[in-house]
Order: sequence, then C-alpha cells, then structure tokens
Amino acid sequence: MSATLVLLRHGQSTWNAENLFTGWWDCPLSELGAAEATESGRLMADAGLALDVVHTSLQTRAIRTAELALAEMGLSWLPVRRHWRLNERHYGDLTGRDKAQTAERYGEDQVFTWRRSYDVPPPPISDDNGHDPNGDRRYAELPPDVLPASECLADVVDRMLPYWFDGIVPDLAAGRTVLVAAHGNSLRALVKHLDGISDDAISGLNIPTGVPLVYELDPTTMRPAEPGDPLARSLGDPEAVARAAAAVAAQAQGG
Ligand SMILES: O=C(O)[C@@H](CO)OP(=O)(O)O
Repeated sequence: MSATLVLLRHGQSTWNAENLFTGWWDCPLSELGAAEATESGRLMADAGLALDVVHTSLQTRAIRTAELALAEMGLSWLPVRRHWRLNERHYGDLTGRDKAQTAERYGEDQVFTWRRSYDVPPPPISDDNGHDPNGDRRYAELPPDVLPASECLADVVDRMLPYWFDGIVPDLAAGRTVLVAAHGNSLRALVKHLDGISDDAISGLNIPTGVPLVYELDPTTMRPAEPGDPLARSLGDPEAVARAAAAVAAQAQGG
C-alpha cells in the first residue's frame, strides 16, 4: 500500500494575470484561474482520487482553488486545515512589481537569481512598498521571529517542512488521501524535499497553475516509491503542462 498525496498550485490569480510579483499579497483568482480550479477537480475525479482531507495556505487563491476543485468533485464537505507555513514564498520588496519591468530595470540574470536561485532572497519589504502583507490580521499571532520580510526558496523549505512533518504526514500515515492546495514556490519547496532535487536543479522547476501532481509515497519513508520528474506526475495533457511550465519560466523576461 502506498500513501497518496496530491499537490495543487492554485489557479491563475489576478496578479499572475497582470504579471506582478505576488508572494504573500492576498489577491483573488482571475476568471481563468477559477475555471482552472474547477478543471483540476474534474481531473482529480476522473483519475478516481478519493480525497479524505485537504490542507491549504492562509491565502485566498489557494483556499478558493481547493473549494472550487472540491465542489466539482462533490467533496465540499471534506475537512480542511490551513496554515501560514504553506503560504507562497514572501517576495520582499519585489511584491507588487511587474516581473518584466523588474527584469528591464535590474537585468534578467538578477531577476532570475531573485526568482529561482535557492539561497538569494529578494530585498526585504520596505516601508514605502505599498503592498506589505505582514500587518494583515491573519498573521497577528505569529511570533515576530518567524514573520518573514523576504524569503529565498531555502527559507521556504525551512518554514514549510515543520508543517509537512507535523501537519500533513500524520494524515498520510493514517491512510488518508491528502490534497495540498498551495503555491508555486511553497510546492517547489515540498517537491524538492520529496524528490530529493538538488539546490541547483530546483531552479529549473516551474509548476503551472491548476495542475494536480499525484505522488504515491512509500508509507515508511514518506518519499515517492520512484523519485522522478515532478511534472511527470501531472494529471492532464503532458504537452500542455510543459508549455504552461515554460510560460511560468518566461514571465520575467524583459521587453
Ligand atoms: O509572484 C509570485 O508570488 C510567484 C508565483 O506566482 O511568482 P514566481 O513564479 O515569479 O516565483
């Protein structure tokens, strides 16, 4: 018997559609994103996935994606738990900036380093940013020491893994089929752990919106029985998934 884990990046958000760095900013799904979320539910139902429990971040786009997918599956009644540790990577002072304009201003190499290097965080969010999410009430009880001002992927791995081990693994160990609805970079962090991807190689992984990734885990190790390409675990048309991943990679090309 294996333990089944489904990872789902939220559908396109309004800030994805506008090509803005989003991070912890709480924008909603776009109309297309809502349709992607519903379609992800259809894909999971067609794949015969009998979900038992759902985990989401504290961000509306992931929460709504799970709601729409579950509604499509007739599973709106499932128990759901939410945690800030599944949030998107905090984009620091890039939050709210246009990705292509940022590449024009600082160069594509610098922006690639900020977006996809493992251990270089963007500059910390500044007082004049205008889109500082940290004062939101949902984070009011977080100790100041864990509230980020900016995060690289290594930071996300460090703050996400405690929730993986303490919040999600116990569900899998109890034999539950688990859906995690989260974000491009919090899922890159989880996939890095699960598939044992190196710090260098993870920079080449881009996860498309609204595509479920299905992991069959060895219940002893809670790692995939067969490590491999995370996108090869996608439900849906592989060519469309590859095109969508390439489009994510290209979001920060200058004009
Ligand atoms: O803006 C963001 O928060 C993320 C995901 O949408 O973007 P990127 O893919 O550039 O890391």
